[in-house]
Amino acid sequence: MNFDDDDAPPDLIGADETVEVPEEKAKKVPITIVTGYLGAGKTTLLNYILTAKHGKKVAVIMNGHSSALDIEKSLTVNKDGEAVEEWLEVGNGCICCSVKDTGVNAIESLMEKKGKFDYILLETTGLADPGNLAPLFWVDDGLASTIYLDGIVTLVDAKNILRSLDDPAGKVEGHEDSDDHGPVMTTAHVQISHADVIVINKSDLVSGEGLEAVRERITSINGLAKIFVTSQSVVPDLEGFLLDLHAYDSVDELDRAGRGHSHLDKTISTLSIPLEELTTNQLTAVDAWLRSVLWENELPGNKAANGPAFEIHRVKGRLFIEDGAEKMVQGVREIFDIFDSPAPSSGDVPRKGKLVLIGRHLTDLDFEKSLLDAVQTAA
Ligand SMILES: Nc1nc2c(ncn2[C@@H]2O[C@H](COP(=O)(O)OP(=O)(O)OP(=O)(O)O)[C@@H](O)[C@H]2O)c(=O)[nH]1
Repeated sequence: MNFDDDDAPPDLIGADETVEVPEEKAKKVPITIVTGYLGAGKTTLLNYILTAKHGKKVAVIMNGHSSALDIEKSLTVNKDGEAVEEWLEVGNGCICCSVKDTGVNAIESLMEKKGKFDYILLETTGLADPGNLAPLFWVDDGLASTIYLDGIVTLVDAKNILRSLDDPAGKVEGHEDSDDHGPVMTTAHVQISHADVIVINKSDLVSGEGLEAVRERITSINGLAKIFVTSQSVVPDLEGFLLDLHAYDSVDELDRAGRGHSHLDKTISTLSIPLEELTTNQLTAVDAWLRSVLWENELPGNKAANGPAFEIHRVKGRLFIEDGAEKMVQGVREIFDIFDSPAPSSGDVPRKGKLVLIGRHLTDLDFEKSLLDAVQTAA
């Protein structure tokens, strides 16, 4: 193709040229998804963030999943400790559903008008499954051009959470394949299993013992999440607790998950598999194993026909490679990525890797043997 000088598109550059991206534009805005059952304290938490004097410009999108007739979403920006309400126009009224086409654009155009936000918090309704929403913000580079998923924060009500986890009426829709075997999976389960931070709120309404039982059950479901116990949703600090989580580009919390898994919750558990240093062939084998498990829903080497259909909600890992590289594994539902660790461990740390899975029916099948066999075969 030939272009006359005058016709050449202005953005065409030669291979040896570079384009300076203005820093302001290059900096992406983190988005945190806030979930939790009805009445757990989400609004209390968001109001606390909006009115706290933390010097950050935070935009809060309330109730991202409400009536389809509602074509504007309430968006509130904090300004010098005061909450100022704006309206966010999205195409079909539900930011969770329209995020692919208009949701992100709506946020971006508002930022153009109002100046860039430091953080965006997206509140889902009590019944939302955050696993459906997270991949939209995390993976697609086109979508995530100015926004990136910082993490998922789930609020639970200390007094009612155990009842919610055991209540068949709370069964979450859309997981029929795994429903035939074992206890039901409730919305409370999926909100906990996908969380990077769990705030156990309303601690004033339970005894110390009751609180411990809640903490144990939650940790057995999700052994990776940071847990905070609060009253009136007041967390000790915002950064690192609710904002600036970097849940999808760091794996520091891996050390929290001990080996194996707990049986305390019969529906969902966290499984931690240790891995020795890998050859590059073995790294390819881990990648192939994850593709099989996450994309095909097949556990390599598992001969059991008609066994329970497992579900993986979250994957995280740190892999040490013999050539000196250190890789990070991040996944949510069927989407995963293995990439160079942005902050490799220091030389004194033993090069022991780990893969952690959070999901359903993990205790019914031998995931550890399956993975270690795949790695062994590739040695
Ligand atoms: N006792 C007690 N009450 C609380 C606490 N936190 C919030 N509440 C109260 O619980 C009720 C529900 O809190 P919200 O913040 O509206 O809960 P939510 O999760 O936004 O609920 P929905 O908007 O219905 O989804 C309100 O009346 C709050 O004042 C707490 O730590 N202890």
